[in-house]
Amino acid sequence: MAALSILGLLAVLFVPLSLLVALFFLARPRSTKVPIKGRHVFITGGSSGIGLALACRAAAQGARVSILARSIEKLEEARKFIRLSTGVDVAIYSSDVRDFEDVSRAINEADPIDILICNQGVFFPQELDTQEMKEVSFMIDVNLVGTFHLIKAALPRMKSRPDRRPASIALMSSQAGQVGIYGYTAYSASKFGLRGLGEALQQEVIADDIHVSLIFPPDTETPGLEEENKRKPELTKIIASSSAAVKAEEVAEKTLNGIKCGRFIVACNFDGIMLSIATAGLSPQSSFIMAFFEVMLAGFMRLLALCFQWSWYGTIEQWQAHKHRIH
Ligand SMILES: NC(=O)C1=CN([C@@H]2O[C@H](COP(=O)(O)OP(=O)(O)OC[C@H]3O[C@@H](n4cnc5c(N)ncnc54)[C@H](OP(=O)(O)O)[C@@H]3O)[C@@H](O)[C@H]2O)C=CC1
Ligand SMILES: CCCCCCCCCCCCCCCC(=O)[C@@H](N)CO
Repeated sequence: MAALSILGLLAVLFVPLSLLVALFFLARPRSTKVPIKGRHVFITGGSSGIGLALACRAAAQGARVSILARSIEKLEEARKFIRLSTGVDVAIYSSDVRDFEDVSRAINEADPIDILICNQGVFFPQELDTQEMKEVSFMIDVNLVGTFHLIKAALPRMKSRPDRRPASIALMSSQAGQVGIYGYTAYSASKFGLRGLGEALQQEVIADDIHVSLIFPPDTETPGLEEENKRKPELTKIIASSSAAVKAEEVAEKTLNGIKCGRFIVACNFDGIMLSIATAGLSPQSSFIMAFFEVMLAGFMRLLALCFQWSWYGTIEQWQAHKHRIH
């Protein structure tokens, strides 16, 4: 009897266990460790919010840190803040990521980069129908084209870095870069763009032992979010609140941990993990455990995703009906 039930248990476990073993050999790129201590971490948008939290955390973990942003005043304030909270001095570079020459000058002035974190970003939520093209282009230029400029400027010296240990390029996307959200047409497009860039780039730089990470935070408490909330359409607020807001320090922690494990997709809260499984698509996956969950939960996550869309479309319908009534 006991032997039979053990046999039954083995039969039930056979499929998941053999899947785990298969994924252990299948998962690519191979899992790796990207050390931070003593290495040069270059963070754009490092003078505020998530970038500033990242700079503090990397400095506290013994990295050599540089931060880049436009405003020299904000950069100097950030440098003081980081010195006070960690005792570490960071290098600051004032430049605009939209200007390739300007960014190249800053990056070539700095030491060779081991870990490049493209975190700069701007966000102006509004319905496309009424949004000026000027704002649309601004978001695409800073968030997407700016990231191309950074990578183009940094890559040659990253590839020939004297430090032959694994290196990293991390791109700060957003959950709005995994699913399109009302009010975020331009912003979502810029953040989805980073994913295409990242997936293709990872194949190109794997031979140089450079590991790409895409970070997908939900709403995060930062000066940027505070400004954004002043003009956010009500529907954007409601739909975005489907994922719980987090603090900049939590995003910084998840980001650095993700980079250190060479993880391609980095989620920042529980909803984020679900969203990442639901949108895994053809992205690379170095963790066979995560690959296992992606395979096992794919169907269920699609169902859950459809439930979310059902609820969002319900909210939009109600909102429009309400608007018609008061007009
Ligand atoms: N806060 C949130 O809710 C979420 C944010 N994100 C993403 O995280 C990243 C950081 O956001 P957050 O910390 O909130 O933003 P903040 O507005 O607080 O900080 C933005 C940083 O980017 C810099 N920056 C902006 N434009 C440029 C530019 N053209 N060239 C160089 N630097 C620039 C800013 O400095 P300066 O103005 O001086 O140039 C500042 O240091 C962004 O990419 C954002 O899209 C993702 C999900 C949620
Ligand atoms: C199948 C499982 C689904 C799980 C839940 C999905 C929830 C999606 C919510 C998306 C929120 C987007 C926030 C964007 C924040 C941002 O980038 C702006 N604040 C600008 O900075």
